[in-house]
Amino acid sequence: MATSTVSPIIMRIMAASIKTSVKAASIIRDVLKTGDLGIVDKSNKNDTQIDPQTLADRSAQRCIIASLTKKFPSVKIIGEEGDSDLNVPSDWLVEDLDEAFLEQSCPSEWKDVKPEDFVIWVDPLDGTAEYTQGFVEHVTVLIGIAVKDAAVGGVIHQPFYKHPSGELGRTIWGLKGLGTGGFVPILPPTGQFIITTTRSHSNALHQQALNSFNATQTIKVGGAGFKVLQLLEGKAHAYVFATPGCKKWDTCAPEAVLEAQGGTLTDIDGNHYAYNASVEHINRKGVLATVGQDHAELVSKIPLEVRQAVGNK
Ligand SMILES: Nc1ncnc2c1ncn2[C@@H]1O[C@H](COP(=O)(O)O)[C@@H](OP(=O)(O)O)[C@H]1O
Ligand SMILES: [Mg+2]
Ligand SMILES: [Mg+2]
Ligand SMILES: [Mg+2]
Repeated sequence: MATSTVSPIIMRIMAASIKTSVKAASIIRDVLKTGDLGIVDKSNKNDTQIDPQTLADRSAQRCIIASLTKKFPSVKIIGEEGDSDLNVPSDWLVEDLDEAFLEQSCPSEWKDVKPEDFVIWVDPLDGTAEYTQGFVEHVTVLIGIAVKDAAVGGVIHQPFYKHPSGELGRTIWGLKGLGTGGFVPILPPTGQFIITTTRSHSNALHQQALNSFNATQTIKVGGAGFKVLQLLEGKAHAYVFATPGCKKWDTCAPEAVLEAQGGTLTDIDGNHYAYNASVEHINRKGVLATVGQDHAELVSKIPLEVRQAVGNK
């Protein structure tokens, strides 16, 4: 179709990411079906918990990076699982662009972005611990698009989301200046304050930060993508993660989608992370994400000594 060749590159990267996330999700489901997850522990000696990587993480990353590299050879792509073998089976190479996405007009601020100003942050499988433990609904595929320092676009795909028809998989996208798609946004209920947070990476300092909010309910789920979806669908008011550990590929797509929908995702001091290619991968000062709230007021609820201690070990 003519639109594919004339659309600005950011629209084509989004349209390719939407299609590629669907293929990555089918690879993730197929690996689970075999029952042989091929788990490797990526943790360092000083880590207190294992940091699992499975065949599904590795294969989904190969599919995503091989497909996007072929289409956008001069765009920098950084994936959680490091250097990948891009010599992939031909059916893992996704050539299609999402034509429905391309029919929308590109926000003027992104029309002339040069290929070298993009970084694509890929988390091929967010919520790996939950994937290995059978909490598969927490799993997402995250493809985040940064322009210079800012997270501006993203795709969050849920491989195990079950439609009423029984079909599996749902793709949610967001682009700042354009909006979001693939889900129905709902604001969280008034008169309550519900926090969504980690179920596998807590510690004493993080717990102290959680306590400072006096939440009416705290939901513990896996993955940065799934927690942000809970904000977008009105199930929580804030995502609190007051510890280092999650990385730029965890937050780039969720931040872009959430902010395209009017929410905010920052570190626990209220500062946005930078997503250019030279930044350190770790989000040292944790994550605070909110929707429909006074974000700065929520930052100020976390005691200063807790905020100063996070990431300063
Ligand atoms: N201490 C830590 N060490 C390694 N990864 C961490 C971590 N804390 C958080 N993460 C990563 O951040 C993401 C969200 O974590 P959580 O579910 O605990 O909120 C997960 O991404 P992956 O599953 O893609 O590795 C998880 O591995
Ligand atoms: Mg991981
Ligand atoms: Mg992740
Ligand atoms: Mg991951």
